[in-house]
Amino acid sequence: MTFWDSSPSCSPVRPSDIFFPLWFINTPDRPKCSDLKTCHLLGMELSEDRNIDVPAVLTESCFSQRYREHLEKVGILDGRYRAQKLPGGTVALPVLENKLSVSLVVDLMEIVAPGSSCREMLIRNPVLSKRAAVKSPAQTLRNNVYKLLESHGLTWGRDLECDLPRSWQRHGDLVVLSEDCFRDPVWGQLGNELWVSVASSLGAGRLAKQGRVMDDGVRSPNVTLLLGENGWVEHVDNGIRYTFDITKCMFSAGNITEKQRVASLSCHGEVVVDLYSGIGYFTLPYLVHAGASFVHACEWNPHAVSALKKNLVINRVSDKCHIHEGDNRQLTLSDVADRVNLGLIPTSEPGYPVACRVLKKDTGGVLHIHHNVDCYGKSQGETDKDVSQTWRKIAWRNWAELVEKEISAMLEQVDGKKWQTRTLRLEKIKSYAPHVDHVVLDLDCRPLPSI
Ligand SMILES: C[S@@+](CC[C@H](N)C(=O)[O-])C[C@H]1O[C@@H](n2cnc3c(N)ncnc32)[C@H](O)[C@@H]1O
Repeated sequence: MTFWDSSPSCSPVRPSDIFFPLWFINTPDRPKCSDLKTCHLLGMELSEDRNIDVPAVLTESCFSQRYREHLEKVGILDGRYRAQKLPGGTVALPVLENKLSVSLVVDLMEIVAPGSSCREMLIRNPVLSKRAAVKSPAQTLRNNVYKLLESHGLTWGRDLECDLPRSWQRHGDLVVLSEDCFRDPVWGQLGNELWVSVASSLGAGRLAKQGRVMDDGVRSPNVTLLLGENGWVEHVDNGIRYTFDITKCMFSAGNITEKQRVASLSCHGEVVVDLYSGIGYFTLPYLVHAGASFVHACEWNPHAVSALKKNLVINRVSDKCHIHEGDNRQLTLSDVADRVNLGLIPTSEPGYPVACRVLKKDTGGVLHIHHNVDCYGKSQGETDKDVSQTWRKIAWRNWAELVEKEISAMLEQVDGKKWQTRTLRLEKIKSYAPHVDHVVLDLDCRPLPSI
């Protein structure tokens, strides 16, 4: 058995001699991405133009495939780097640091590939394997931003690392970055180049950044356009096209189950009043899928109104909808609706009087009331998790009972007759905070026959 060495004068060695000084090969064609120095901040690779050395085993090329398979099987082949062919018909296979042992080398030479020779060495600046060279968008973004920063003579640091975006939403070619990124004033020094680089790293043409949805009555999204001419985007959801300006109108992806439920209702021949229509999140499913014969859509945000108009046209239902632009509390309609949608959170309460007014006096109808229920409260010994199981449903129920009474009193006031209100369904849409649930109550409201 011999250990192989590239030097012709090298003499055979015994396994115990395996710890001879490591030698290096320097890879001449440095990879273009030059991001070989792994700097494990947030688990991603960082570009650095510094030399790195990776341990490897060297053997004759005719044995390299068997070596590779065995190293892979025992889990020490370093898949981040390519094997290196050396002049003289040898191949260096990169291995994970501190994993090579004498017994493994003996196995390689005696069992895996008898007759082979084996030597431990270091590869300087190895070439990334194809798999490792394929980067996630987050890694690409990080590397590109790092290079840009360097080209401006600015210094990379942990603060900037932590200020990179961790999440984003894609709306076609427009990417909206989360609120918690690019807050450091240093980024300002990169000007528009930063946004061009971020957009191209994420494969986007336009870029925007999320702020907090504002409690300004129109639920302004507070999205700022960073790159691009405008914020108009399009979504297709359950066969319905929604277009809107993301910087002017909110888009609530969390309501998707409720939109689907509305779409599955059978509303043939019904007139619906959507008191908080926005861009048509519920108005459109009522018309396109549920078969409503007409929808009165109320909306006071002019940007949402212009999006709603477009959405009615592109979904070919504009002849079945009238938009009441302005404050729905001033609505002059009455006695028209079989169904009223009250989709405002944290509460649709300001819409109760108008909802009672628009319900058909003779037959009544159904109200779909959205509300954020505060479920706080727990018994001794209960954990936060238990709260969801017990108190949540009690809190929803308590709220629904109050609404039943409130609405029946309002209906009586509007109509002068007695009404019966009954909960048909009470479901959670999503949680807003640990103790706050967005729920929808379907309330059946019927006038009682006068005695
Ligand atoms: C939360 S969005 C609802 C959109 C849709 N219903 C949903 O849940 O996705 C509420 C919409 O109601 C509108 N709005 C709020 N108060 C209003 C009022 N008094 N009159 C008319 N529109 C109102 C806002 O401009 C906003 O577009």
